[in-house]
Amino acid sequence: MLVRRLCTSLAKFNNNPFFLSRKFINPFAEFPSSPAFLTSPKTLQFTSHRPVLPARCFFSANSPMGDARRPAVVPIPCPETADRAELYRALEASLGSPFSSEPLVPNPNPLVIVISGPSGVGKDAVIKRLREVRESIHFVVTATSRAMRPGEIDGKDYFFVSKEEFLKMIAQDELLEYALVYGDYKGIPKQQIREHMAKGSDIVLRVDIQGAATLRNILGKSAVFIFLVAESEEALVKRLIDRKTETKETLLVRIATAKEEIKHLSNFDYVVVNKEGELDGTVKLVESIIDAEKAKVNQRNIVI
Ligand SMILES: Nc1ncnc2c1ncn2[C@@H]1O[C@H](COP(=O)(O)OP(=O)(O)OP(=O)(O)O)[C@@H](O)[C@H]1O
Repeated sequence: MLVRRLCTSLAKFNNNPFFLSRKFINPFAEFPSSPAFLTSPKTLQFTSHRPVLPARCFFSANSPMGDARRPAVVPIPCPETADRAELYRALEASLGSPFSSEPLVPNPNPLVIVISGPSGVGKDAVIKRLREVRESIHFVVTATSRAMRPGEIDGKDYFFVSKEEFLKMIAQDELLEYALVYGDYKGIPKQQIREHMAKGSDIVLRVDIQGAATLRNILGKSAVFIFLVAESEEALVKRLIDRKTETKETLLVRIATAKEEIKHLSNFDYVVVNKEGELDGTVKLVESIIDAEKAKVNQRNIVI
């Protein structure tokens, strides 16, 4: 009686399309459906009406290919007990082609990241730290006609050039963008960007708000625009005072300008608050933005 019920049960199982996956030959086909086999307590256990067989090798015989290219039937060892390399090879053989080690998606495009914000907000400080923690970034050294501040290094902080030299660069179309800021010229050399993008580096540009607006017109959505702000006007003014680089006149101009600049926020993709004493947190947030941009399905594509 028990044997008859089991035979019926197995017969149903064999014919049930739900169990006959396209991928595998029914493993039960390997077992003789003789009463001796079915009644052997070592080979068969019961779980309600579904027989559970001891772990066995499955045989894969299907392939999405036509019959002519169909791979031979390959035994696939049980994943729980199999040697990893053996299982890997069996899966490869059963699917008929080696698994590729090529990346599944192409490398992300190099980014151009424009960092801007009011004077004294911390653009230089953020970029300096960012360069320390992220190797794949090239900070474009801006050319400027302003005088060098104490501690600044030519070619590292800026390319310090005379007004005449700067005007020559403009005439030769060597600058992506330039502006006259507080009486001094500042501009971005194109060649530097091209060279480092060709090496796969991300490019960071540091510009004032006016420069960011110009760059948005030139680059559109192909670059990432980040607006850096202080947590308050008060914090910004204190930062500028503490920097001790400004005269009374330039302090007044910079602070008055900063009040207006916040109105340009909508021109940017991201806003990052650079809170007093939290430079590292600011840099982490900028890094997160870069990482998120790198993970975008539709990458920004820039041509300089
Ligand atoms: N999170 C912060 N907390 C405290 N001080 C900061 C922070 N970020 C920057 N600073 C300091 O504030 C001052 C202004 O920063 P920084 O020179 O980087 O500003 P900036 O935006 O580059 O200014 P500018 O456009 O005038 O060159 C510097 O002395 C800098 O060390």
